[in-house]
Order: sequence, then structure tokens, then C-alpha cells
Amino acid sequence: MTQVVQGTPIRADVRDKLIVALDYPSVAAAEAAVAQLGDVVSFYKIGLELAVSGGIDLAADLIAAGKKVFLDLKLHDIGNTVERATAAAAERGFDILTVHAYPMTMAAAARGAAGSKLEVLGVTVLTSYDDADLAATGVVGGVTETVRLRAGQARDAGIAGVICAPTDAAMVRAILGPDRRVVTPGVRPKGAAVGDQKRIATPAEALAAGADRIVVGRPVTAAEDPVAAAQAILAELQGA
Ligand SMILES: O=C(O)c1cc(=O)[nH]c(=O)n1[C@@H]1O[C@H](COP(=O)(O)O)[C@@H](O)[C@H]1O
Repeated sequence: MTQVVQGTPIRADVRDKLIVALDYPSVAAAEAAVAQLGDVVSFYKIGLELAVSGGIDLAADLIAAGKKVFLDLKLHDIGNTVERATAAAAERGFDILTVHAYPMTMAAAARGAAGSKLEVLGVTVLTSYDDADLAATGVVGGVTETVRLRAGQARDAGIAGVICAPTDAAMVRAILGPDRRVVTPGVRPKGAAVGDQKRIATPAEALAAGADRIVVGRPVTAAEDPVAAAQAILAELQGA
């Protein structure tokens, strides 16, 4: 169904570019948000907080309701474990699964997803990290150099694409080419609270830099009017 925002119809392909992060402490809270957002939002992310709170099973209801679902567990473990967990996520019908962008982890996830529609995305460098935060983990090389390295490794591992900051998206798109996914959290509409994010851009800037999809949590879920907040982001994406 086509959405109409302030007289402008929002195309279905534009709606699929907005992934709303269901970062809630209970399944009931997530279900209430999904009910409130109705047809406005077509793509949801189940992340760590909701998964630990029993939210993985919510995916079946979302899929039955025609939504796309991103399982954000940011896997990183021995190859056998990652491969089997990825195959289990594919079996459950998820559209996207995240793993950390380490070569062996990405290769294992690629094996686990083989033959399914599941898109494995490698998390390059978290959007809450700056150069100093990354250096504190022992990584040699700044954010830009590390994202460049990991994007190339994601391409070589044969996974669907990466998660990166919108500020990295143009560089990553050049590395991955047009056929792989570039998905960016760290997105803040003008004037929205930044919170713990450090490498941010607006929805329109993220798309202009080469992102396929954006992930947005608090600017929608903590808004006084989440429906209006999501609609405003979609209108910005459509205009980008
Ligand atoms: O993998 C992710 O989705 C992710 C990667 C990253 O580098 N940064 C990041 O913020 N995220 C997720 O994207 C969402 C961003 O939420 P907000 O900061 O509330 O918009 C959260 O659910 C994070 O877990």
C-alpha cells in the first residue's frame, strides 16, 4: 500500500530503506510500537536488548504481517558456531543478520547463509567509536583505515554487504561496488538528539553517500510522535 505523507505518496521501495530498531525491554513494548507504526514502517530490527527479552520469536509475527526483519546479533565466534547460528537465522526467515567484520567470521556466515535469501552484513567499526575509542581496543590504524580494510574483507568473504557509519558510506560504496549492501545506523534527522553516536549524518546525507538502507532507533522510538517522526524520515529519504 502506498503511504501518503503531507500529500506526497511514499513509494514502497523508499519505505524499505528505513529500518526501525525495536530497542525495547519487552516483547509487549515492541509489539505496541509495531502496532502504532502500522503500515508506515515495513522493515524492523531486532537487536540485543529485545532478543535477550524473548524478542526473537516476534520475528515470526512480523514476517507473517509482511514485514522484513533484521536480526542484529553482531555474531563473532568460532567458525562452526557462526555458521550454524547463521543457518538457523536463515531457517527462521530473517532478511538480514549482522556479524562482526572479521574475515573468518564473515566466511563462516557466508557458508551458513548459502542458498538462502538471508543477507549477512559485516559490522565494520561501530558508529559509537571514534579514532581514540578504536585505538583503545588495540586496533592499529584509525577508523577510516579500519573501515576500508574491513569493507574489502567483507567483499572478499562473499557476504551481502556491510554496516558502516553514514560518514564512511561513500568510501565503502566505492569498495563494494553497486551490487552489495551498504546499511548505515548513526542516522540523525536535523535537530535530533545524538545520544551515544559519534559518526552521524542525516537520512538524506546517508542515501546521497551511497547507503541502500538506514537504521534508526531513538529518533523514532523515543519521539513524542513516532509515526510523525518515521513519516518525516521517509519524506526526507524520498526527496533525497
Ligand atoms: O548493527 C547495527 O545495527 C549498529 C551498528 C553500529 O555501528 N551502530 C549502531 O548504532 N547500530 C545499531 O543501530 C541502532 C541505532 O539506534 P539509535 O542510535 O537509537 O538510532 C541500534 O539498535 C544499534 O544497535
